[in-house]
Amino acid sequence: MRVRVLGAGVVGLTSALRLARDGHHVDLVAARMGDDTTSAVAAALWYPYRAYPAADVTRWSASSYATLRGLADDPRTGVRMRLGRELFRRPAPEPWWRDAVPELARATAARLPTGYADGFELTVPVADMAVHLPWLLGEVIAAGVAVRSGRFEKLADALVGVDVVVNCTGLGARELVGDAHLTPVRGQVVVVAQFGLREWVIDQSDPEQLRYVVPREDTVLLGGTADDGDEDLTVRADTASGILDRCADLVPALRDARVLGHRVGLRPGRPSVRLEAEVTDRGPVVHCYGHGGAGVTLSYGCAEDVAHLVSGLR
Ligand SMILES: Cc1cc2nc3c(=O)[nH]c(=O)nc-3n(C[C@H](O)[C@H](O)[C@H](O)COP(=O)(O)OP(=O)(O)OC[C@H]3O[C@@H](n4cnc5c(N)ncnc54)[C@H](O)[C@@H]3O)c2cc1C
Repeated sequence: MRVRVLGAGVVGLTSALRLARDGHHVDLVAARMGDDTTSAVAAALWYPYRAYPAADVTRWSASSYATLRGLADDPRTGVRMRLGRELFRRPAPEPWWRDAVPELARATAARLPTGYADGFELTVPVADMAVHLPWLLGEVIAAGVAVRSGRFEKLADALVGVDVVVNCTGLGARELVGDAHLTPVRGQVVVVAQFGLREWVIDQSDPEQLRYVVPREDTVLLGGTADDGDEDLTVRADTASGILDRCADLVPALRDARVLGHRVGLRPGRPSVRLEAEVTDRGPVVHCYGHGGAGVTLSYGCAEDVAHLVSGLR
């Protein structure tokens, strides 16, 4: 089939790659590419966060975990398996997505910083998006996908000349298909130079004052915020210093870290990921957007479902 994928974030690229490898004739059109996408801002820790519904998210996350673990064997992908901990101020149940990971252990008391009562430890994929997104784009092009810049105002226009459109426009679907269920969830992060950190750590006890420290190849990403409905893309200095302070409480070596930069991104929040086929009067569309705070975590798994839905339209 002739398939047009809209969007060059992690969701569009993984979908295009999977569809091209299935033998479809794929082109990809995106308003923004690479570093200009929300996907480039992600900490890109495999972690199901602010994405729904639970059963599908667990299934997609498990599938992505398996794919990303395979990619971690090749350093060119920018994916690496890393041990880390989630910390809790009070005793906590196992996470709702427990079945998505092969192993998850309670943290021993020795691994809990002062002030924490509980925690779990697990090894998960972490993608350095400065490496992984360009690598993914290279794979997409090598698989024969024609990639170009462009913004569609209407789905009907995108359907001209193809059999099916795959809509991976993230928050852009608000305008493109008038989806009022999408909400921006602003996230600000601080990027510091690597200083030999290997393990990630998260504390989301306070949902508005998140603490996460995620090591990548040459940098460490510190977060963060999750402000519902806030679309301001400017960096806030007071927010940045709050993030640095909170993260340095968890990882004291951060007090001496060299700050390289600040980023803000808008997560495509939605009560549930929209992954379904729709037959419009101009032709069929497969929607895949609304991955909230877990687009990287869900991407490769969702791409499998996108491929099944497209095949079902034959
Ligand atoms: C601070 C922060 C930290 C995060 N950390 C993590 C994490 O650790 N792990 C994780 O899994 N996720 C994380 N996320 C979430 C993740 O970044 C998103 O879920 C993911 O990027 C969504 O990917 P996407 O491809 O759907 O959207 P995007 O990356 O926004 O891509 C959308 C694409 O569609 C294009 N587009 C939009 N409208 C149109 C149109 N009309 N015509 C043509 N093209 C269009 C855009 O230009 C773009 O190319 C984080 C997000 C933020 C902000």
